[in-house]
Amino acid sequence: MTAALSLHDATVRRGETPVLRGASLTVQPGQVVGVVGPNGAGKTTLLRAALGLAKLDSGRAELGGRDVAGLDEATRAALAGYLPQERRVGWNLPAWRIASLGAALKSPALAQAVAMDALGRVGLAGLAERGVLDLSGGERARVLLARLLATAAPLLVADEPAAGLDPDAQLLSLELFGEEAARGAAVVLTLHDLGLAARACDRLVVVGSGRVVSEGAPRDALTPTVLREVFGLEGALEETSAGLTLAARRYRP
Ligand SMILES: Nc1ncnc2c1ncn2[C@@H]1O[C@H](COP(=O)(O)OP(=O)(O)OP(=O)(O)O)[C@@H](O)[C@H]1O
Repeated sequence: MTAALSLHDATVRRGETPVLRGASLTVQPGQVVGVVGPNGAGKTTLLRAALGLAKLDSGRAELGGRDVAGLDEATRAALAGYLPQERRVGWNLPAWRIASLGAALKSPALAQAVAMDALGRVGLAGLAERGVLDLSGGERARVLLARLLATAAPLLVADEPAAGLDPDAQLLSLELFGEEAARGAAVVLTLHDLGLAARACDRLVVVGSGRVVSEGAPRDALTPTVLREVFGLEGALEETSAGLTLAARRYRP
């Protein structure tokens, strides 16, 4: 099977400083992969490198088996939907219009129908006509999530999709990514809630100081040692009636 995303031994520098150091990541269709790590670890840089949005100093990035360096923007957009970390929207357009931008290559009528469906999935059908700048922060985040869903791209990449969402909406958003994976999409998410990440992702990739330091099924990737050494936490993932949950406190040697 051709990987939806693959990054091979990628290094990215900011000035002289490498902020991504020899990172590799492969994501297959149907998988939900969580990228986790402390602030400044390099998660966003890794996603942007994989999408061809951050220049590689060395290594290679492929989308759908094709080197991103040789792809134009329209082809990259067809291969991957991207929800950036910044929830910036310039114009106070109705929510449905912003969501329909995800389906901009479709006819206007179809794009509107796709947008309305996506807004319904994120629980915002009732606010479809409201200007996005007149929504709460969490509501606006849902609109942008709807825009991502509207792409129906073979790869969905979301940088902190749960940020600013209430607990129910956080769980809903992860359920929706599960549905997207079930239709065959490859999904890559960054998440700071490690319990949520462990519950919602098939695989976790732990990034620390620009390197992939561990990778695998949630319990294999987030061991007590990784929690301590990468996140400065003392504790473990524990199985509960709600699924895996993080029981941890700050580590003080
Ligand atoms: N434009 C920039 N110029 C210089 N350094 C940058 C720039 N953008 C990011 N960095 C640095 O690159 C490193 C990785 O940043 P990145 O945004 O990838 O981290 P992250 O893991 O996504 O963090 P967070 O969880 O805080 O969003 C950080 O040390 C950051 O300060």
